Amino acid sequence: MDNNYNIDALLDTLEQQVRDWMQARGIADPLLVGIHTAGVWIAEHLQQRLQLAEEPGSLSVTFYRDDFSRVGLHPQSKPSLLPDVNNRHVLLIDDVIYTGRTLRGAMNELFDFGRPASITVAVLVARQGRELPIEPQLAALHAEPGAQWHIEVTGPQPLALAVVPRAAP
Ligand SMILES: O=P(O)(O)OC[C@H]1O[C@H](OP(=O)(O)OP(=O)(O)O)[C@H](O)[C@@H]1O
Ligand SMILES: O=c1cc[nH]c(=O)[nH]1
Repeated sequence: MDNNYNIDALLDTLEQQVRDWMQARGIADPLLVGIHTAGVWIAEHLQQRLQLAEEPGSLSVTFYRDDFSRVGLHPQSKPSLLPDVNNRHVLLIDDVIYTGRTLRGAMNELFDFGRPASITVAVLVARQGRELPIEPQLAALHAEPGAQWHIEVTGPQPLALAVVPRAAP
């Protein structure tokens, strides 16, 4: 991958995938839900591009992280903010999927708020390296830069994506 990926092109692709998904599924009013932090920025971009009136919800996975007992509470963790999710078709949005553990936590958190009609996962970049049986239905890009690299989305203005050396554990 390039070190500065064209995030606008990725957003264009994801927007089109969401439009196709809405049409194929007959869903006119999906509930967009972004995962803190970068997933929320991407959800906001998609809401504007799709001209959806409803603000996206946001999910914090802090309490469902499976390394919570090891890393503890992040000082900047924010609460989840969601409307009524019951019977809604939820589009769960994140920047990157790698192991799948964040999305597992996000789905746990989401079900604390109610019972959606369906959940569809959309990401900008799907890496390889899944440790759980969770796959995005929509992904603008499938790419694996290698274990020593981290795909980092920064924002919210400007939104940018870069491939940077992975920090030492
Ligand atoms: O599939 P996974 O292995 O769980 O990795 C994907 C997650 O990693 C990053 O989040 P991170 O926890 O780094 O927090 P951030 O969103 O605040 O950067 C990214 O934003 C995804 O949410
Ligand atoms: O490359 C990666 C892997 C996990 N999470 C990220 O944000 N980037």
